[in-house]
Amino acid sequence: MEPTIEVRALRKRYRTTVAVDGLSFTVRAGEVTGFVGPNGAGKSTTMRLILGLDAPDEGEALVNGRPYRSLRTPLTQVGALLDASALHPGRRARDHLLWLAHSNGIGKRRVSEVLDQVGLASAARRRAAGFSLGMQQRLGIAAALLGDPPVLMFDEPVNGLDPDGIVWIRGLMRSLAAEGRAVLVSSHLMGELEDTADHLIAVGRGRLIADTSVAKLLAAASKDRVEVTTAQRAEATTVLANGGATVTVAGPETVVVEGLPGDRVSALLTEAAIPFSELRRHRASLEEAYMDLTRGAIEFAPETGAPATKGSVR
Ligand SMILES: Nc1ncnc2c1ncn2[C@@H]1O[C@H](COP(=O)(O)OP(=O)(O)OP(=O)(O)O)[C@@H](O)[C@H]1O
Repeated sequence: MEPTIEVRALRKRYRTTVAVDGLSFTVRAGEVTGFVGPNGAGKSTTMRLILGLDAPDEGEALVNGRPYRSLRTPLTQVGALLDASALHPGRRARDHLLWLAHSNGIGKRRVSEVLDQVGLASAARRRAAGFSLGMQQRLGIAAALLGDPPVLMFDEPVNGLDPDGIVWIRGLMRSLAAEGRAVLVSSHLMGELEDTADHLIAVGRGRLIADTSVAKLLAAASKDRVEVTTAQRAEATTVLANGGATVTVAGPETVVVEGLPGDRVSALLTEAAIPFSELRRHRASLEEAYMDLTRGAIEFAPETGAPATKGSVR
């Protein structure tokens, strides 16, 4: 059976707050799936429900086809980094991992391997109390990798990491997916997942906003947008806006034009005698694509055959 996380009609309410509101999605093997949405959208709650740390009011979450609580050696099925600071401050890094390994029937040698893999071998005998946030993140990732699980979940793993650490974690996610594992990684910042995620689950107020491949999302957001380089940016903006386009500044001599085909942009600028040196298709960033999504500007539906509904929030 392929490793997966399946979330089905999950719902969780805390007093007056509905944290997760009928959420369904699947995390597939061999992909990094980004789990995105603003602060408070319900990402961490969903991850806690998947790990059986909280019970849903409705629906279910399955890891490799089974509820987490029924897994016999869970660390060998799914590894997770939720709250990296949840460490016993007096415990040494290696002892923390040894304790986890022992509880899941994992040998000592694996502890040394994961400490090496996350770059903490030299800090193995230091106590967690002295760890920086970045080191805590690395130790949490080591714990997630301990059981060599086919499914991995990381909640905001980039928090606290320096630029080298960020590059490292992106590479790690990619290589885990390339090995055929199912990887779910949350972030409230879209840009963080650029170049990392293959697939995107976007949520808002506990509901699904999009379930789409990143490539499709970027292609849709790039469509009908051209980039123009001109020394007369202000004049070009006026002419193109009068021609019906939405124009945004993208650099000292660059504007992004939306809503007009490239040949029309070129014709309008030429008619107005505004020189321009370049006109090219704009490659949208994930941030822009997400803004489009939340404005309901592009159509997306889960890739399960359900019809697309314009700008719908399910
Ligand atoms: N234990 C709890 N008790 C009460 N309310 C909670 C609890 N856990 C989460 N919530 C509420 O549920 C909503 C969803 O929170 P959650 O932490 O899941 O969002 P999130 O998308 O992970 O946000 P962030 O990006 O800030 O981590 C929020 O309104 C939050 O205040």
